[in-house]
Amino acid sequence: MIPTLEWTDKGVNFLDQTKLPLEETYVLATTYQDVATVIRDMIVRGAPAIGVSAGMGMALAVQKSPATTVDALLKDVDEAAAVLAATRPTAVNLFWGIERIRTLVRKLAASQPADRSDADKLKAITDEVIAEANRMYDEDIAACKTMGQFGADLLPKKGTVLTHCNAGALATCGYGSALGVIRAAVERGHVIDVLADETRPFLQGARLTAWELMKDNIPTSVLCDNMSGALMRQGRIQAVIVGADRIAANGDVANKIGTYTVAVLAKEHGIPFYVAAPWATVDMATKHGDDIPIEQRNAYEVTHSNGKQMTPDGVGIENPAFDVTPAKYVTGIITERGVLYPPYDDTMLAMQAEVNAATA
Ligand SMILES: CSC[C@@H](O)[C@@H](O)C(=O)COP(=O)(O)O
Repeated sequence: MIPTLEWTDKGVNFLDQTKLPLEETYVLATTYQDVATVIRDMIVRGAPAIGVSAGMGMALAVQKSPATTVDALLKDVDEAAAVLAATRPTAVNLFWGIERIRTLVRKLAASQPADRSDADKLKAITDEVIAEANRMYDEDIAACKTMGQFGADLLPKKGTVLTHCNAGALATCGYGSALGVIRAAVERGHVIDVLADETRPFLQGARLTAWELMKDNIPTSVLCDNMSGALMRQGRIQAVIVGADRIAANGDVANKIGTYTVAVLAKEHGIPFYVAAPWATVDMATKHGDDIPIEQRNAYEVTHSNGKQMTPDGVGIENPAFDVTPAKYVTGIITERGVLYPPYDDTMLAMQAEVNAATA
C-alpha cells in the first residue's frame, strides 16, 4: 500500500506529495510545528490524511512536551492545537483529528491516580495518546475499505468514471475514499476506465490520481479541467465519484475547486454524481454549505506553473482552493456507515443518531 504517512520511532514520516510523480521522497516531522508546516505546504493533503496527520501532530506535541506536570502538559497541548488548527480551514477532518487527541489528553489527565508520580502520569498519557493516533490511522484505512464495499456496485460494471482532484490512497492513510470505491469495483471485476481531471492549479489529478492508479494498473487518462462537459455530451462518462473536505448537515459538499462545475454538468447529462467520505468529514454543526470556510491560497499557484510565470504582471488572481456543491446535485454519499441518499437533511440526521448510539 502507498505509504502516505506513518508514525515511526523518529517522528511522523510523510511521502512528499509536492514532488510526485517525478520523485518519491519523504519528509520526517519530529515536532508538531513540523507537522503544521507539512500540512500547510501540502506535503500531505486530502481531508482524511490531514485529519490523521493532525492527530499525529498532537501526539508529537504530547511526546515532545518539556512539561513536568500534567497541568503544564495541558497548556502545551492547547498551544499545539491552536497551531495545527491554523494550517488549513476547509477540511473539517483537521479539527476532528485535533479534538480527538485533545479530548483524550484531558480525559486521561483527569483520571490519573493521585498517588502516581508526575513522571509516571506523563508517561501513561503519552503512551495512550500515541496508541490513539495509530488507531486513527488504522481506522481510516478500514473506513476506506468499507466505503469501497458499500460503493463498488454503484459504479458501472463496464464503463468510464470521472474523478476530480485526488481522493485516493494519497489523500487518506491508504486505499482512498473515491478511488477506494473504484479500487473495490475493479477488485469485484468491474471493467473501469478512469478519467482524472488534472485539477488546476495544484494538479492533484494529473500528478497524484494518475500516479497512484497507474501503480495499481487501473486504466487512467488525464483530462484538462475544461474537457469533461464535452465528453459527457458524447456519452463517454457513466459515473462521477469524488471525495469531500466537509459535508454540511444538509448534504452540501465542499470539495476541490471545480467539483461544483462537474456536478452541475453531470446532472445536466443524467450522470450519477457520488461523493465518498468517511463520517469524520461530516460536520453536523455546519447547517448549510454556504457556511463552510473556503481556503484562499497564494496567487503564485495560479500565476506560475513549474516556476514559470504564466500571467502578465499585476493581473488580478482568484485562487479559492474549494467550492461547495449543493446537495441537489449529489446522487449519493458513500460513508463507512452506509450510503446516504436524499433528502440529506433527514438521512444525515438519522445517521448521526446511529453514530451517537454506537459511541454512547
Ligand atoms: C479523500 S480526499 C477528499 C478531498 O480532501 C479531496 O478531494 C480534496 O479536495 C483535497 O484537496 P487538497 O487541497 O489537495 O487537500
